Amino acid sequence: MYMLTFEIANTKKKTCGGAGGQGLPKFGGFGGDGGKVIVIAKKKIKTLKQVLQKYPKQTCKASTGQNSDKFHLLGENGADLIVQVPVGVLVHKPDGSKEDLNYENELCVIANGGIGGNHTTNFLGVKGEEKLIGLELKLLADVGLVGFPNAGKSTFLKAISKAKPKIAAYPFTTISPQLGVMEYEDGRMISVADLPGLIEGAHQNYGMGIKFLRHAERTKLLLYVLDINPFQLSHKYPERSPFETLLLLNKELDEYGHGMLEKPSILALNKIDTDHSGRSVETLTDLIKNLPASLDQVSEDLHPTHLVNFDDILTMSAMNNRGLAQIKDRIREVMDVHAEMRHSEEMEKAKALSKYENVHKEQTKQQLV
Ligand SMILES: Nc1nc2c(ncn2[C@@H]2O[C@H](COP(=O)(O)OP(=O)(O)OP(=O)(O)O)[C@@H](O)[C@H]2O)c(=O)[nH]1
Repeated sequence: MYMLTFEIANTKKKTCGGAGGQGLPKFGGFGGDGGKVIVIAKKKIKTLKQVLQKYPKQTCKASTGQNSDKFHLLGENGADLIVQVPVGVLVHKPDGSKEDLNYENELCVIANGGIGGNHTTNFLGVKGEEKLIGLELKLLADVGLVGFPNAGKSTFLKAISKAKPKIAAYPFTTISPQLGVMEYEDGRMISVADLPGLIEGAHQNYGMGIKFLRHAERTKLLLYVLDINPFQLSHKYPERSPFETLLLLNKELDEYGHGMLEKPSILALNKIDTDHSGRSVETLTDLIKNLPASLDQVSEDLHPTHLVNFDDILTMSAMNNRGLAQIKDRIREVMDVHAEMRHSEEMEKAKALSKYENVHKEQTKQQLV
């Protein structure tokens, strides 16, 4: 059985570095510096709720530096406040910048402590910085659905997940990433997130899509959902053939970066019920399979710098439940193959490292003899 973690929440905390301790004018003593507020990613913390439970007060404050006295002319520095948060947290800073904490022990300093009192401060300790930060936990789902509007992502999600997709509370927008769980006969469960709102030009901040793409960063596989019919976002945009739409989608994900194109990926060509002869699907599949040669068929401004390499291309009618079982099975297979590959790579790396360490130890021993 696989553990599923769904988490998308947002919390704001006022943080405050510790004030510096007082200096001692008579002997020129230095007060200790105030502690810093540091946010650190820890795997053992799973939810932002845990963070809130640990720090129920509105303000998280680091310790004040010690005052200088005649027995301790140098006051001790105040202890840092180390706030443990789940891996995958995005820290929103007051200046509008954001910092990702994607790995165990990755940290960022949020608020510095004030310096201890000394002759330059009239021996008064300086106040620590006060910062209001936002903590956002990036969605953790196994599969991310990407596609332009109307491609059929939510229809697919509803069709494959037994339960009605849960609407995650996403505080900044009215659009919400939707979450569903695919269940398999042997009890395996794979979570799927619909990441709506991606449009042409999203990487230049058009639409909402780019905000949701950060939730795709942590998925293990991307399922591209593509309508086999031409697509036009609005009258301001040209009508795009399905092949052009795919290239644009590829381009958006490429421009976004963060390893999106390197992720295991499957392409689901949707709405095959609208292609009665099957010819459109066949032509489109050929074009995609023959990348990069088929790029000649479209204008150069649609060429992505890096091309997506699908593990498989499948067809479906999400509305009529056609092809869904096959897609569900392939998602599982492709995910498992990649997980195994990653595992073997890690084993190889560990082996190489231990071999290097042994050689190094041997050389050191010989030098000592
Ligand atoms: N004919 C046909 N229509 C479909 C199919 N799948 C989805 N649709 C229709 O396409 C439209 C868009 O479907 P959605 O599932 O809302 O598409 P989406 O990708 O989630 O769209 P956004 O929420 O805008 O990102 C709806 O009217 C669906 O009924 C399909 O397999 N065949």
